[in-house]
Amino acid sequence: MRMPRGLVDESALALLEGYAWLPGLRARSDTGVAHTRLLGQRAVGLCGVDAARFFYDEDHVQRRSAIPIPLQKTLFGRGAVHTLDGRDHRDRKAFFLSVLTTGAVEGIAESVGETWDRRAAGWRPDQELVLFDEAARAITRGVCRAVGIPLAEAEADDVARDLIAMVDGFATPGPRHWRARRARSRREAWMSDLISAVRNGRLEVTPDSALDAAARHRDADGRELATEVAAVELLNIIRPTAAVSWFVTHAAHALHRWPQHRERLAAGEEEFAESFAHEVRRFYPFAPFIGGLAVRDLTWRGEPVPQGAMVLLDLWGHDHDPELWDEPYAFRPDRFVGRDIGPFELVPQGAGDPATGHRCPGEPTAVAILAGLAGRLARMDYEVPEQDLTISLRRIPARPKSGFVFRPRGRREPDVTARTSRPATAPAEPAPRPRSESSPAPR
Ligand code: HEM
Repeated sequence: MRMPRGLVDESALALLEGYAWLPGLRARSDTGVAHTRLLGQRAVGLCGVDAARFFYDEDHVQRRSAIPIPLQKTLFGRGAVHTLDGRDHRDRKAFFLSVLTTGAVEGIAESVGETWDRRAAGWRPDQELVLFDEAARAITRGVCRAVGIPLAEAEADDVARDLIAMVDGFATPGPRHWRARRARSRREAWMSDLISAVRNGRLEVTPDSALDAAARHRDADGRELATEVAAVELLNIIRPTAAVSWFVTHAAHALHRWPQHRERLAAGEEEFAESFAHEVRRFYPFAPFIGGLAVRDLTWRGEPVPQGAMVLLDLWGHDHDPELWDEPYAFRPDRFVGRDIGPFELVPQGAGDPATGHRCPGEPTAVAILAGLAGRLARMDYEVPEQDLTISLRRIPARPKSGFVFRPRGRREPDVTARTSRPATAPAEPAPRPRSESSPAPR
């Protein structure tokens, strides 16, 4: 006999169905609110602008004890900002915002762009390269340089691999998960050594760099952060920056699928490049949902949300909600041109105010890197050989299966000429749709 939904633990189904799981569950309820069980706990899934406001109210939902251990041991690290509330959270968050100023963000994006150009100049014509890997290598080198982390060239590819592994393994119980844990152990140890070296004067550090700030930051009570926690937070700057490789790969997929956007990107129209970056972040899947715990017995639109229940905010569903987006499954960067984006409108990296809530403090960094590298891709002359560009919505985080293989054509030059090129191979795969093989399409 099939148990009614809401009583059955759906953890295995969530892993299996991926991005379509929560939108599908919501679509099958009359109210658009999902009642289920996850990791043995009662869970309520919400979506939409008002739901995001409800979720980000600290009087409703808190994060302490909400982040499952497997996620802490892969993606975030123990004691990370993601797991804090109230004064502790705001204080720790201030560290991120103080090191990710507008100038610092520009510095990171420039450093990544320069690294990309240097590496691209060395690519041989007709060499086959995997864009996802190349993006990770350039971003890792560029961000480490910009935030003051010394990185020997001989180590750089290993570091890039580890940063990617930590993100790649957060939503699976299989070998990718264990690879992520090992990568985190290695890189936390490395970051701890750096923090200790700065603190005891063995390493001279660029003043006010993120490394310097992490070593010096004091908590709300004026105490120096424990070395391991400072290490976790320093890693929480470079690890998610490397994750922008997913967006860059999606950008290449979009340019291949809809080459009509190349010209404006290649021409260096700044507003268009930023809009393109927003549309990539909206259209392609990354974080499916975020969660916290209900602080007390609550009601959401008449539906009970009991104290201690997990509250899930459906990010992927929100970014494809037809109530919010005209033709949500059309890739249209123009939808963001000349438009201010409200704090609860576009939510691939969370919603609300990054200073007071848990919204990602790295959004401007992600957008700047993505816009810069997407422009470079649009100006680059390359072929796209036959490959499997399918994006499975069962795999979290999703990406084109091949990682986007490309073959540079002709002589590599620094990124100064605005050239328009078109992919030689017509896109063969369908646009990613919110359907994971057998899963129902979300609303
Ligand atoms: C691929 C690009 C990125 C994606 C998809 C992404 C996504 C997210 C999401 C969904 C959250 C959770 C928001 C919440 O719980 O309310 C988050 C939080 C966070 N992100 Fe990002 N992010 C990205 C890039 C970055 C970058 C570049 C940085 C730093 C330079 C960064 C640092 C953080 C930190 C520190 C938090 C925790 C914030 C808090 O708990 O207050 N992220 N990110």
